[in-house]
Amino acid sequence: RKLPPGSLGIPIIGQSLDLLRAMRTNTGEEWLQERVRKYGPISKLSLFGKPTVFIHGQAANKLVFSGDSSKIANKQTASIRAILGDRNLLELSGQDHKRVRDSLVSFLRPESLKQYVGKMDEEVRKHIELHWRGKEKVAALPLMKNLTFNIICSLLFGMEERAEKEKFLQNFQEMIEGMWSIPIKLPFTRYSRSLRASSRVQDLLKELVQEKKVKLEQRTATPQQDLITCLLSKRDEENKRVVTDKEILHNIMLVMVAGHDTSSVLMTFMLRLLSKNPAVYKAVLQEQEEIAESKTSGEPLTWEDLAMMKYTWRVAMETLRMVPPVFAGFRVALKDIDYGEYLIPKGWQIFWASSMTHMDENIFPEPSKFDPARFENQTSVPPYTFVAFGGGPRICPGHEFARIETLVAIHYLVTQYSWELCSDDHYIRDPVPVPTQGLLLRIVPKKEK
Ligand code: HEM
Repeated sequence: RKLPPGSLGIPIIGQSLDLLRAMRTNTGEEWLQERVRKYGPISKLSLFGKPTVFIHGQAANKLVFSGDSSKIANKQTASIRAILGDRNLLELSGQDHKRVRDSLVSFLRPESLKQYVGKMDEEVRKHIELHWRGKEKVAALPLMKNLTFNIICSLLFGMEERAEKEKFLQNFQEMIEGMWSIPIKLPFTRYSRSLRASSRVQDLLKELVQEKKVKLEQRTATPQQDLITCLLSKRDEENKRVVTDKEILHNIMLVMVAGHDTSSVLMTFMLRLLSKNPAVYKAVLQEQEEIAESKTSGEPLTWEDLAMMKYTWRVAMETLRMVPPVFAGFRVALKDIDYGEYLIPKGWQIFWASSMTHMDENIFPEPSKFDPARFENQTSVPPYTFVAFGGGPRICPGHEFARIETLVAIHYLVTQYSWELCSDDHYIRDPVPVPTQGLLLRIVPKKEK
């Protein structure tokens, strides 16, 4: 059996800088397409310090997301592991993964989240009042990041005080900057700065977890109050804690990263795509105005209202298809894997990229056209081709949380404001998509009811 075609490049660096450069000029997709043209459906390269095999297409996605777990495991790059900690879900497999994931999902499943719609509603209104009211121009991305960060801090971490959240946000932003970086520990590398920020974030979170423990003991907090109290309260038949302190710490770090950088990008790009597609905007506005008209002034949205926002969610799915916040990800081969006529050697990274099926014209005809109708009939989308939330046993557990916060935010933004783009229309990937000037919008408030 032979190794896939392609070169591993120079040691440690490999093709990492080329890929990062392509992403920062928003040509990451073309860079990957070029590889496919040159080497075909499978090729080898070296990314972030490790030999890697790049595979793509529906069958490749199926292997990555639902392949035999004795052969393929989830393992992030060395930099992500060092920054988020080695007990976060992305690093766990088998029973350990199931145990921690089940505990997390017990809080994030729709039946539990239903009761938090009112709280999300309150956060979104507070945000608009503070950051949109009275403004003529706003930069959408930083604002949406601020909003999703605050939602996570309040709903998942039970943090109420603004000053406390600000302290987190600063350190946290610095921490995520080095997640896709080459793991070289020199004082001024992005990687080292991120590691230092990660240790400050961990110290702050340890304090928070400790406070929750005391409150649970004193019964001034309840197990279902937030994600942290929920994880601290999980017990097995022998009354032993199900999730360890270290696992709680590493997983709330993961939730912070996985939950805030992704949904904020979705909301921002929805605003961008709505302003460029007037017919879609009109249909979203109509759906949202009908819901707004059914409410008395100040009455919060409910779970039932969200169920009526079907068209708006299709727009969100189409946005995720065209601009997936998670560009790509990694797995590791635990054994030698035969892939067609080639070998994926044990220990090598496997690299997947969402655009490869999202922009495949055989799956999504006219892939560059923004067309929410593609998602009218979910069964017409072949399995493992729309992978914005991943797939299989590791499919994003925050999917429902993201749906609720996005729909609530879009509801208030379209019913209370109209907007037009006032920065150019470009964006880069870093590694999530970042529009020029954070997507500067000129906004006009609509008349209140
Ligand atoms: C639009 C928003 C979101 C997108 C596009 C998104 C995307 C993804 C993707 C693609 C994966 C799978 C990665 C892989 O298999 O390698 C994933 C996993 C994950 N996501 Fe999300 N996500 C979003 C929102 C959220 C939110 C709001 C949370 C938490 C509240 C969250 C928590 C997680 C966690 C914990 C995992 C790891 C699951 C596991 O390995 O079992 N995500 N997400």
